[in-house]
Amino acid sequence: MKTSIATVSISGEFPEKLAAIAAAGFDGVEIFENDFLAFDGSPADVGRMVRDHGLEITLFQPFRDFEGMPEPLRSRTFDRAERKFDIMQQLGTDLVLVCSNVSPAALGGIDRAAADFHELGERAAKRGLKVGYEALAWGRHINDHRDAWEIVRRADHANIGIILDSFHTLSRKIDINSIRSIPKEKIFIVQMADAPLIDMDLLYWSRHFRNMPGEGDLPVVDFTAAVAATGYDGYLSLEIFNDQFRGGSAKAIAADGHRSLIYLGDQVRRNPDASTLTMAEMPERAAVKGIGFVEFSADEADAENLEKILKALGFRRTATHRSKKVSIFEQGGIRLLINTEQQGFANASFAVHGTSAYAIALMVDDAQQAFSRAIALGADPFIQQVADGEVEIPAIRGVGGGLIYLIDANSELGRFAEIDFRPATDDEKIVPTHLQHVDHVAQTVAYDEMLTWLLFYNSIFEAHKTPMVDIIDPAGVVRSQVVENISGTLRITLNGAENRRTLAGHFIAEKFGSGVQHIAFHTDDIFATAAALRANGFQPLTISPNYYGDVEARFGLDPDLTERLKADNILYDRDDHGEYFQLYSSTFGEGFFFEIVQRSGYRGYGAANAIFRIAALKKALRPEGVPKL
Ligand SMILES: O=C(O)c1ccc(O)c(O)c1
Ligand SMILES: [Mg+2]
Repeated sequence: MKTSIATVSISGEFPEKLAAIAAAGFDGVEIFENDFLAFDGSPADVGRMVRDHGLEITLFQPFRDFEGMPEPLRSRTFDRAERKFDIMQQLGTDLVLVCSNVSPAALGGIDRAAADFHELGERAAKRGLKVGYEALAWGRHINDHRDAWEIVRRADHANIGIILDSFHTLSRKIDINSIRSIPKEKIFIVQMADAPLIDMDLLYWSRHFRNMPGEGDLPVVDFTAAVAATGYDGYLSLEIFNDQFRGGSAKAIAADGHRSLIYLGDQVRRNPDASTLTMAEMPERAAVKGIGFVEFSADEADAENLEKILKALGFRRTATHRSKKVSIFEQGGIRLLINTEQQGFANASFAVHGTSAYAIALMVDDAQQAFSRAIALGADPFIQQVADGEVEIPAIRGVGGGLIYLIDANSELGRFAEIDFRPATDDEKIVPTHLQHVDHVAQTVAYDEMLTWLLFYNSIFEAHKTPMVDIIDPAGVVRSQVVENISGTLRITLNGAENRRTLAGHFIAEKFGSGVQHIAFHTDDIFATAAALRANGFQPLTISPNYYGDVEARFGLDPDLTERLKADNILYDRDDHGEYFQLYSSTFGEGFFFEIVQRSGYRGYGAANAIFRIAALKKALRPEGVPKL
């Protein structure tokens, strides 16, 4: 398998696109005619630029409205084809993509189209070129790859083949098993695109909403497995028309694209039915067993405030680092670290983002394997000097440039706290609050980064994404999507902010980028937790009293329960699987907060309550950034 991407898929001027495509690690590039026309270099210049980047031109496209034309249009299309052939020879590519005719002038008929292709094949052969035919989902007569294949078969010419495009096949729900019987040498190239399921006109959907394989909802793995079952082992070439990508960062979109293909190939490679795909092996997606720790970077003053909040939340200092200014706070199975080092990455992160949860550690079965998978998928490794005898924890860069540490129980990584730290205790009365584990970590990102991070997590870790939900903030909409595993030991909520007046938008604007905005802890008894919090002097976020009348009516709650919820500022939700109770802290700094949940079978994240707690959090957000305790 080799990787390619069409220039139309990413933003920028032609040279910028090429540089990003090459940097992301692609083997080839499809030259989209408009990108070439808008560029002022000659075709030979373009070919040279591509090859100077170490790339191959996989094809030139599209050539439109060719087959089935009546005279005199027919002669004109052949003349047009000869002109394209001239350009291809100067570019240095031997394949052109002909997409099915959409012209009202086109005549139908499989044999007529086959005859046209036979003649085009003769002309292409004279120049050593090849022609691939692709069925557009909205083609006038041909809109199904099975019909395109029948035309190619009847054209019966070595220089004429079919081009498959996952979007056109999957958007029309065409049986993908029909691909398996196509001889592999007649598949000239395979274009890949995914898309979110949206009920809309096919052409509009295709031209504006395609996304990278794995970012959408189409069965692209099954499609690719059917292709691989033919023995095809050539290029998988991304062709992504997406409004957001056109305006995004060329470098980031190209990197996502490359990751998506490697992830796709790896999934297909593991399918015994499709074992022909050759690519580098990598470990399987890592199963996450839980959140090992969350680490904050802070300066001394903020650290003092944060420690007060943690203690009010029932956490105790249990250890301090042997060589660094780092403390561990613990409760139940939860570990929180506060790092006030004046040098190193934590300090650099503090300098940019202020006090923040800049690192999370994920517990996996084998940290080195998870790390090597992440690297194979293009993640950036993070390496920091450690003192002699201290544990070097493998890490990669995550959201907002923060860190994801990988730890396991089978190596010394699982004992980093005993090896690198000394036991410590504070002489204070702290009432335990029954918090047991991290339920979820919420990361706020710019809306146009959502797909990047969904793909990042899902490709490296054993996880799936939930459908996107809209969170209504008084100042706008925030889109929320969750990366989680089946057992619930990995739950990361990604909130995409579009404007800076929302709580999420304010957070990333003021923190200079994406990051962890809240951490939710789980308790088995929210009322016992609320009572213990009260004893510790913790002040929960005050929820509007109007909320409680509504929630009582909506769920038919016992008025006694409603009273208890109200007294403790607890929010309530329920789904078919169980109940959910939520209690919030006030905000810290530019909108960071803690959440406490009791999840009894419930599978969601309290989206229906978000509007109420966001309103309350915004009220509590104080400009001077002093925590309210
Ligand atoms: O939207 C289009 O016109 C178009 C053109 C060429 C393709 O390969 C394709 O999949 C779509
Ligand atoms: Mg296509």
